[in-house]
Amino acid sequence: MARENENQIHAMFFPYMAPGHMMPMVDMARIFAAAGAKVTIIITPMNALRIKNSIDRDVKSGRQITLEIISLPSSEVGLPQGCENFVSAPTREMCMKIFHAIELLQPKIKKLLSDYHPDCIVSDSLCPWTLDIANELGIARLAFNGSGFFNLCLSETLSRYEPHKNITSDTETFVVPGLPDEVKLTRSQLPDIVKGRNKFSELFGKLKESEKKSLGVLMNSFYELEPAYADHCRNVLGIEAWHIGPVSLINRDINDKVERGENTSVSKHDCLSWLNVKKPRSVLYICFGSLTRFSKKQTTEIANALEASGHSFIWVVGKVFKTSNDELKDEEQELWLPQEFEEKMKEKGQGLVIRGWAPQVLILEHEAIGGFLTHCGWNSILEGVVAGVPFVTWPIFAEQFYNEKLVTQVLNLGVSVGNEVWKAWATEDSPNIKTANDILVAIDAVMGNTQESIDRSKRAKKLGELAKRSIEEGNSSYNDVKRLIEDIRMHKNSK
Ligand SMILES: O=c1ccn([C@@H]2O[C@H](COP(=O)(O)OP(=O)(O)O[C@H]3O[C@H](CO)[C@@H](O)[C@H](O)[C@H]3O)[C@@H](O)[C@H]2O)c(=O)[nH]1
Repeated sequence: MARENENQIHAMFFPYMAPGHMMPMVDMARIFAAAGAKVTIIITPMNALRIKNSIDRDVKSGRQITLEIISLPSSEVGLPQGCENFVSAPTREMCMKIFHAIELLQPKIKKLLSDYHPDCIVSDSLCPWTLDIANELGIARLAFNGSGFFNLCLSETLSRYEPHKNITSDTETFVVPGLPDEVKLTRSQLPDIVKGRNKFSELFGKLKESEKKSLGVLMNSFYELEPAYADHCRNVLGIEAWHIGPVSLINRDINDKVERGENTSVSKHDCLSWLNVKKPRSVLYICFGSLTRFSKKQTTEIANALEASGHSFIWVVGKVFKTSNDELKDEEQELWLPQEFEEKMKEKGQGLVIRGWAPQVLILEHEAIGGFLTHCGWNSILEGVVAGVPFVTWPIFAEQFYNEKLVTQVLNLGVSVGNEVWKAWATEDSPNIKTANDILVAIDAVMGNTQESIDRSKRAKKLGELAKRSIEEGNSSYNDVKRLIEDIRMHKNSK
């Protein structure tokens, strides 16, 4: 596709192959195209199928987006054909292979960048090597950081000052120095990659470094959500960043019309019909993102808590993982729930169970939703914020404990289930299984009718309104998209 004029920017995007990274980056690509840029998305065949419908709609509406399809070197790393996304990898070993296969794409990415010579490459922070390639070819690199400013500030500060290194016990609380708020963490809540306990710790240093050396960082956030951290990031940490989110809100018209993810057991229509007969703010939505796996034991505790709470709920049940004592067949991983739980909840009209992929954004936006029990993945937090719902927080891995602190300690929008221990997913139970009672207490605090919970819901609603305003003409995210495109153009013209 030819450029319309010399002033037009050509941006290439290389999304990471996990839904929580790929979907927002594709949404960002659309935002570039809507702002007049020519966009090329580098993607593998199976992942292309996931986004094709929505991209076709973009193209029909006149946006210049093309897909550049490259194969993943599956056989080189021992992956079955078609396993190109972390969400379709049933085991940790398989995930490691996908990670390795993505690393092996470097020569292909270099060739593409060299052939197209775009004005910029937008790549995930998890691929710091794209900066080296971009530098070699004289192309600007923008890092896509899948999380928010709060996480960016926290992880950068931990990387610079390592306050956790002076702590003797994993459960001792320490304050992260120099942040706008007093943010308290324990070492047990930090990712292994930060604690320096696994082979990825080197990657943590590299990706932090490459974010700083890139032209800047693209944030799926809006200024009013975390203003002190957006300012801290730019003014104190010296990281150039643009807040151009919430990206799912900006692209809502298209996203609502297409299936964004995997197969599902309940259609959009049936979800909404089920919600339509519920009272406002009466239903708890439970979803742990695209990657979390619980054991049968933990799943049972959640089921017991939900039943005992008496609140209506929609629960997106993920695959359970096999512990060494389980005799679960692979296909049963998808289906497992305590016996008769689903039927009982259905009969009582109390609960709707979704297996597979839920239309999360649509569900959250329904007026019947009164709370969101979440693993605190950034996209989920943002989608909950846009919908104006308060949270029950249950972080598991990645930067989710940081996001929990933002929600509970800074924004005062949530109540924690009380998980204290970071644990890589799909390995084994957290050392401290959350009991039905732990879960129930947090659910009641959010869904109950106390003054505190009513005030929390009001704060959530207000923030949701600010989110929606931020993308309107003349407001924060709208302006930052303009500034971003202008900055890339200036960079291009300065060469
Ligand atoms: O049934 C489902 C399940 C998920 N989603 C969507 O999938 C995304 C999930 O993203 P997120 O909430 O961020 O969770 P993860 O998939 O776990 O995301 C990974 O990537 C995020 C971005 O870097 C990190 O914040 C998380 O910690 C990390 O686990 C969201 O847009 C959801 O709306 C659905 O639409 N339906």
